Amino acid sequence: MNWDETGADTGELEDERLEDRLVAAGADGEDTAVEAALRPKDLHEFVGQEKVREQLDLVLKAARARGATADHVLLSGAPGLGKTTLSMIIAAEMEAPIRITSGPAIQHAGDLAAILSSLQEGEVLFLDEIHRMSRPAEEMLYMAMEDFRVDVIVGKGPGATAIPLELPPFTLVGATTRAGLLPPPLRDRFGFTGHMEFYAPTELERVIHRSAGLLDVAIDTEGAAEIAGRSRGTPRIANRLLRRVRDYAQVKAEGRIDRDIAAAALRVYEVDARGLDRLDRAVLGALLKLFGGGPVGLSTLAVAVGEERETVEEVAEPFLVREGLLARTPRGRVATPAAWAHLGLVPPQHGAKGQQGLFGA
Ligand SMILES: Nc1ncnc2c1ncn2[C@@H]1O[C@H](COP(=O)(O)OP(=O)(O)OP(=O)(O)O)[C@@H](O)[C@H]1O
Repeated sequence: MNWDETGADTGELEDERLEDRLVAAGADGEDTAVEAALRPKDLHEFVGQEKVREQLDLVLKAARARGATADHVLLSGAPGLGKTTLSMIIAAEMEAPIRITSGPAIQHAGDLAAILSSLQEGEVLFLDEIHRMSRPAEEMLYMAMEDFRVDVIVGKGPGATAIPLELPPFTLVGATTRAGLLPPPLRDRFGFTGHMEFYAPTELERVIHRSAGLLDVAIDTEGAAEIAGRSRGTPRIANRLLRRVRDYAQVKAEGRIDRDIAAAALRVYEVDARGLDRLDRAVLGALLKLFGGGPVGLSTLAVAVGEERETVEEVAEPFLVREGLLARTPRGRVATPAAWAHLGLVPPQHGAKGQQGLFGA
């Protein structure tokens, strides 16, 4: 993680490492443009996340019935699962305008005061990556959320004065990939917290069919299933893979996507049947072929694949762990039986276990 002088996590390193990966869950430039067109516009169009959808529907309907501004909403979950989309839906359902900003963009309390003081009554303020806001801004937000008021500090040192500023009622929608990193006083000020889960393959198939319709791409059920299975439970990745498969289909198959075309296209882009890409497979391959499945230290594994330690730890490993292919143990990284099966390799016999512990951290 990268920290700047204000103590806020800039995330630059992570973004840099992720940007050229087709299976990265973060948005890239191309996504930003296309995503706007593919975003569901209301709760009915929003696929999956049944619990969050049902609960949020109640929160919004009740607020509308009371003629009140909706309670503050916290959405937590991995990148690309639909937090921004849901915040826009909240604004649309409340027939309110939306302002979008992010934690890293708010480095000074003054930045936040400027945004808050220009909100209209009932407006939705979407604050992405809320866990990356600076501490002074965070403290200002406590009062704004609770009392719709902020104290703007004018001057410095003993002569500094706090000027109270009344705010119109607004709805804060905070998004975070790590709800656990939020200080409890901030977490407690949200009236509703929704945790977004990874999507089931059948849900991603629905996302793909919907997007294919909007992009005017012909795709059959099996083609959609093939892409869904490689999308790592994430709609953003599903939409991105669909676009790459569409390119392939246009060049090779008159634009029609079926299972064979989807599989062939994703072979070209090196995304395998389980959604692993070149980096994931290099890490797993080294762990199995060079170190007999481990345990092996992270640094040794990183050198073996020619990557930075952080790249292996933060970019490749989370998905491998989630898929049950790799385990992080106190003695080092260990491959699971599923990893051997996935790469079509046979685990060494028991005798080879004498190697364990040979490989340093
Ligand atoms: N439930 C869903 N149904 C249909 N499409 C979805 C759904 N969730 C997300 N998408 C699509 O996935 C893409 C990414 O969604 P979104 O930008 O809302 O994710 P996010 O969680 O805010 O990601 P980040 O945290 O990286 O900003 C968008 O194109 C959106 O249309």
